[in-house]
Amino acid sequence: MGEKGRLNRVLLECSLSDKLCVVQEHQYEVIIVPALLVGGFLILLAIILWLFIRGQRSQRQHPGTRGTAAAPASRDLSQEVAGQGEKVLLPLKETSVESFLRAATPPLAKLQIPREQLSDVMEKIRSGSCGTLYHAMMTTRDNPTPKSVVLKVLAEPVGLQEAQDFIGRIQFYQYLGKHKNLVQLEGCCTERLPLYMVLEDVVPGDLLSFLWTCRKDVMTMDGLLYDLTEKQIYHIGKQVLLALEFLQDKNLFHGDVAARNILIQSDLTVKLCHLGLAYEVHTQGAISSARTSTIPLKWLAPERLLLKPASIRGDVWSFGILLYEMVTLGAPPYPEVPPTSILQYLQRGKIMKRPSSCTHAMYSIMKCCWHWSEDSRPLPAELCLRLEAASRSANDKAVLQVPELVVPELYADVAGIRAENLSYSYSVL
Ligand SMILES: Nc1ncnc2c1ncn2[C@@H]1O[C@H](COP(=O)(O)OP(=O)(O)OP(=O)(O)O)[C@@H](O)[C@H]1O
Repeated sequence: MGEKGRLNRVLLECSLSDKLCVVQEHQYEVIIVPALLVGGFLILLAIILWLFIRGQRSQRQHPGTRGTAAAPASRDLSQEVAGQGEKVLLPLKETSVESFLRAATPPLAKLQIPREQLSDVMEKIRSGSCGTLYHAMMTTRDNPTPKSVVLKVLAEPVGLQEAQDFIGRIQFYQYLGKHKNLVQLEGCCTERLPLYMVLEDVVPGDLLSFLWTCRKDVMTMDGLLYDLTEKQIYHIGKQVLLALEFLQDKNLFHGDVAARNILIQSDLTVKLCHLGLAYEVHTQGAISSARTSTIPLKWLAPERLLLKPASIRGDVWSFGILLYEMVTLGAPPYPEVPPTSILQYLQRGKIMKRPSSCTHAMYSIMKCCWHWSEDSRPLPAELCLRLEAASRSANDKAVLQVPELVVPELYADVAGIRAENLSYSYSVL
């Protein structure tokens, strides 16, 4: 024992041989330090526990605040929007449209188009299912020459749900990415109302109007020759199938393949539009019954008429109807069957007869699309090969001709479509 130890014992009033005094002598190291350490540890544990419980409680009070994107997003859209490498988290807890837009706009920063780059004059195309479509002109910093674009404008007053849905659709375009046979999103204006989706303008417009115009004794318009040969039908059909294959690769389908929902350019490039149903499939896993009831029955596969789950094979059925539309230059399908009787007609095992303008090769492709059993129908990729094979021996000279002009209102009636849902880029005169 050193001098310091001896001094301690004197201070503690114990003899040098007292063993118990060791405890008293080393109480600082043996009792106080460990007690302080244990106490500190317990306090830290209590703080962590308190923070954890507080976090749990606030999550219970705001369920879904970690959710993402658009209103009906039943899937983790945040992850899927991040398909392009960025994780986009949009809070759903916002209670006003303004605060929702404040939170939703930054993740869409790259898509924002300054409103002053868009012309004030807009020409209405028609009302769509989620906003009104207009033609407008747009200038960009790189290109001051105005170019035509299509604006989808969400009409005011706008509810929170509608705003979330509109933004969700923009994100859906972002998620899909580019494909030359899908209508392209150019950008958006979402920092305040009114909300705009800016789409590329596909000129002259929808395929159905093009087909109807081909019936007329025309002519070239806007650089487009309004004539159609069998070979060109295969060329258009293949592009539609490429778009469907692209959707299929993302576990999606279109849901309403028809000439009215296909846009055609003067070089015969076609682009699928009306992607709202695919958006529903993406966010909800299926097309809602409310939307299904708006789709014209004559284009639907039997399983969809029976309200069974839809799939890409349903698109293949509709693709067969699209071939019929093309080869008849836009005749309504099943002209002799009222739209509401179509299911009974198909249940009797009937399909459309071969139109006089249709070759046997093309009719056999249509028939393979119209197998009652989904599994017996080819997938888009297989169908594409069949079209390519048929195209090799297809006629590239004979122009399809149908002498009767179309009266859109009569067409709408026979086809089972609301006349206002038809494009107005066609006139009988
Ligand atoms: N980019 C475009 N260029 C030219 N015309 C277009 C374009 N987009 C749409 N249209 C025209 O407007 C019509 C309606 O478009 P679309 O079906 O995409 O809108 P919607 O009814 O709002 O559908 P969705 O359910 O997909 O949102 C099309 O059938 C077409 O005639």
